[in-house]
Order: sequence, then structure tokens, then C-alpha cells
Amino acid sequence: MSHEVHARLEGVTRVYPAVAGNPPVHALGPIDLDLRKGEFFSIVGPSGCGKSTCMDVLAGLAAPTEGNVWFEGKRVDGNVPDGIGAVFQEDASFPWLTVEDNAAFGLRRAGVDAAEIRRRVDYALGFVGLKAFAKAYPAQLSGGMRQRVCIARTLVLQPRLILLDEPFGALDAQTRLLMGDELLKLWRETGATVLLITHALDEAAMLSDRIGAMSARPGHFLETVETGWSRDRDSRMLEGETFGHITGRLWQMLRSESQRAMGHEEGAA
Ligand SMILES: Nc1ncnc2c1ncn2[C@@H]1O[C@H](COP(=O)(O)OP(=O)(O)OP(=O)(O)O)[C@@H](O)[C@H]1O
Repeated sequence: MSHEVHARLEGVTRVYPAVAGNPPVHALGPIDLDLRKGEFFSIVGPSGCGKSTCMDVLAGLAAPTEGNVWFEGKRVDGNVPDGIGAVFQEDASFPWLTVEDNAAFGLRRAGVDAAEIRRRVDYALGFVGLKAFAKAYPAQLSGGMRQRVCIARTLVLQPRLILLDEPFGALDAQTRLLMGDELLKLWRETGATVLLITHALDEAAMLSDRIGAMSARPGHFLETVETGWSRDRDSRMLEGETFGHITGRLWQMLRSESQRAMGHEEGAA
């Protein structure tokens, strides 16, 4: 794999200012992260450690308090860079649009021609398994299906860097595995770089080239684990021995951090 850097966080911290008598919250960092072009990188870490904040900073949705963010050699300074597509934790589908119009939304705004929109929407709805629901409205779908609409809406933009914050959180375990396989297929076909935030260690272990394990808040990387998988991996390797070693290693690092995050200190500072 090429080690060309696609995106970089350099000494990044994020502090949320004091609000209504509450003290400022040091949410993240300082952290350094080099995302390699074309790699699949996951971030795991205890609840509230700053994972979503990290993604917001990279996506240009929040400015870092300190440090620098780079994408394709250019500074990301509070603007969403062209070429980055993000899917957030919460369902952000538009209730007044059908599934296909939701998926087409960004392309229409960008003035893409109708035939190209149709082609990309067809592909994206096929990817998320919602072709049969193209004419349905979000209210007629389950929470997990609505989340898949949001994934489709991002994919049609053909991002070169895809940021996914717990995109499968609302899905049942079996659908999660299948979506994971589809995501790997998409990653192979498009050559995009993927940054996935997940609390599911098995999901990170199955999907990633590298996994960054974060400490409790303010999050910094404790260690980056290389999985060593080939590009043509899929969920069938869940049965293998290596998979257990990776999840075991991640949990070893994260157990005490998760206890700290929950306020159950176990000799940790
Ligand atoms: N807008 C905000 N104002 C103040 N504090 C915030 C804000 N957003 C997040 N925080 C705080 O920053 C910290 C990190 O939040 P963040 O959402 O990045 O964590 P996370 O690792 O994604 O959490 P989870 O895994 O539970 O989704 C938390 O303590 C949170 O309370």
C-alpha cells in the first residue's frame, strides 16, 4: 500500500468554551494522525473521549482550538473541503423528500445533469439495499433504513475521503455485518480513504487496515494497531484466529480507559 498522506491532524486539540456557568470542556487531544491515501482507518475509544469531535475537525465542521488539519495538501480551516463526505451518528434524512430525492439532494444542488444523477443514485441505493424503497418517504422506513438513506446521500458525491461516525449504530447485528461487507466492496472499488468511528471493536477489527485506540477524554491515541488484512477481506474472517487477537489487544488497551470514562477508576490517573 502507498503511504502517501491523504489527510493529517497535527497537534490538534479542541476545547469547547464555557457555557452558562459550566466550565470549558477539553474534548480532544493533542493528537497527531496521518491518514494514508486509500487506507481504511478506524478510531475506537470510550464514550465521550472525543471521537466525533475529531471527525468534525477533520471534516471542517469545527475549527481546532490548537493545531493544524490538512487534506490533500491543503489546510482545512473551518470549511468543508471538496472531496470529503461525512455520515453522522444521527439520522439526518429529509422527511419531506422520497428516498431517491434524498439521495439525489447534493447532486441537484451541485447542478449535475439528470442522467448522471440517475446513474449515481441507482448505484448508491443498490449499495445500501434500498432500491425497492426509492419512492418511499423516511417516515415509512425503520431507523436503520433511514441511516442507510444518509449513507447513500453521501456516496453519490463520490468522496475521496469518507468519514463515518457510527454509521451502523442503528442497525441490527446481522445487517451490520452485511453493510460492513458492502462497505469493504465500495472501498475496494472506489479507492477512497475511509475513516470509521465505531465503539464496536469487532467491527473495527474486521474492516480496518489500522485501528487507532483512543484514551478517555481528552482523547489521544494510545496505540495504532495494524491488522495486516489483505484488501479482499470480508466478514468470513470473523471465524479466524487473527481476528480474536486483534479484538483482544484492543480491549486490553481500552478496558481501563472505558472504566475511567464511566467514572469507575481502577488505579488509573
Ligand atoms: N458542543 C459541545 N459543547 C460542549 N461540550 C461538548 C460539545 N460537544 C461535545 N462535547 C463534549 O466533548 C466531549 C467529547 O465528545 P464527543 O462527542 O466528541 O465524544 P465521542 O467519543 O464521540 O462520544 P460517544 O462515543 O459517546 O459518541 C464530551 O465530554 C462531550 O460532552
